[in-house]
Amino acid sequence: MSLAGKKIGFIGTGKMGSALIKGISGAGIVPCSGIYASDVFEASLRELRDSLGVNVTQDNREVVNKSDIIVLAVKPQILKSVLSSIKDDITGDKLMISIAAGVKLEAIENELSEGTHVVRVMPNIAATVAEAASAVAQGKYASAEDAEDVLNIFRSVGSAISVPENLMDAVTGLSGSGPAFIFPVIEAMADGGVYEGLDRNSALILAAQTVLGAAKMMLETNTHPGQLKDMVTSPGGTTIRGIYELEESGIRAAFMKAVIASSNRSKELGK
Ligand SMILES: NC(=O)C1=CN([C@@H]2O[C@H](COP(=O)(O)OP(=O)(O)OC[C@H]3O[C@@H](n4cnc5c(N)ncnc54)[C@H](O)[C@@H]3O)[C@@H](O)[C@H]2O)C=CC1
Ligand SMILES: O=C(O)[C@@H]1CCC=N1
Repeated sequence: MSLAGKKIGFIGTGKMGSALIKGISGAGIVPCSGIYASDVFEASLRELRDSLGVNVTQDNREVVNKSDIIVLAVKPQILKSVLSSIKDDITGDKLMISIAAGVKLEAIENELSEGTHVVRVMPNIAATVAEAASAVAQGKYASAEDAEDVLNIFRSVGSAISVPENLMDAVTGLSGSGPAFIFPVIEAMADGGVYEGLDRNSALILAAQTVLGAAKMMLETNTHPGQLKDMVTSPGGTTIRGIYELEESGIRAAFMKAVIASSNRSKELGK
């Protein structure tokens, strides 16, 4: 694989940077000794160094200098200032990967020297457990090998597809933000179980495993979700009563509106 021997750096080790480092080191596509990470916040660096043995520093430029592939995992609002501070260290064929919501490839390329290889990715927090859903869009100077490397990195922590950049806001609203739409579903289903007498821990385990099982069935059987729903729904049975309540509460419109609102916020961040 073309990633062999390559060093991967992370600028920003907050929630997403740390999730990716944990996922990637767990997948073993690069050894922890080949992972470099920087942040202004020392505690997250210390945690990564002590738990995984990755190389850590508070100097972003050191990460750029030591790495072949650099993942930018800082907030969209500060990406520009971080880019201008590392610009001169991005030499040769170093590959920059941005996971910042909304920020366009062109905006990143314009901050860096002409010809810099940039790829934009929208992963999600489930990278921590190697179940992320990621989408990848290639910048104008990035090569086919770069795109392949990026897909391999993100496939090591879940599934990854290529999309044209104009669909990145849609991806951000759906799978980037999506885990946060599902956690309240799990919590609320467990609340229903608690209401009916289950203890909290059992209710949460049953709810989470139910979501996991439904998602796995969908992916592994490649069957339309409506058909899978019908398999659970006996005529005059228990499930259809629950479905009726969800439909009456407007569940479908609620989820569609959540994805659309998050996508719109991603578009705003890109302006
Ligand atoms: N949290 C999520 O589920 C997802 C986040 N993203 C994107 O990932 C990026 C990071 O988001 P989070 O991890 O959620 O945010 P976060 O706030 O948890 O992490 C950002 C990290 O950047 C560090 N930082 C701030 N200024 C810095 C600087 N000058 N140099 C180096 N590090 C600096 C902060 O100390 C913090 O640890 C954002 O651009 C976001 O849009 C993308 C997909 C999912
Ligand atoms: O909420 C956010 O802005 C980030 C981007 C996708 C998920 N979290």
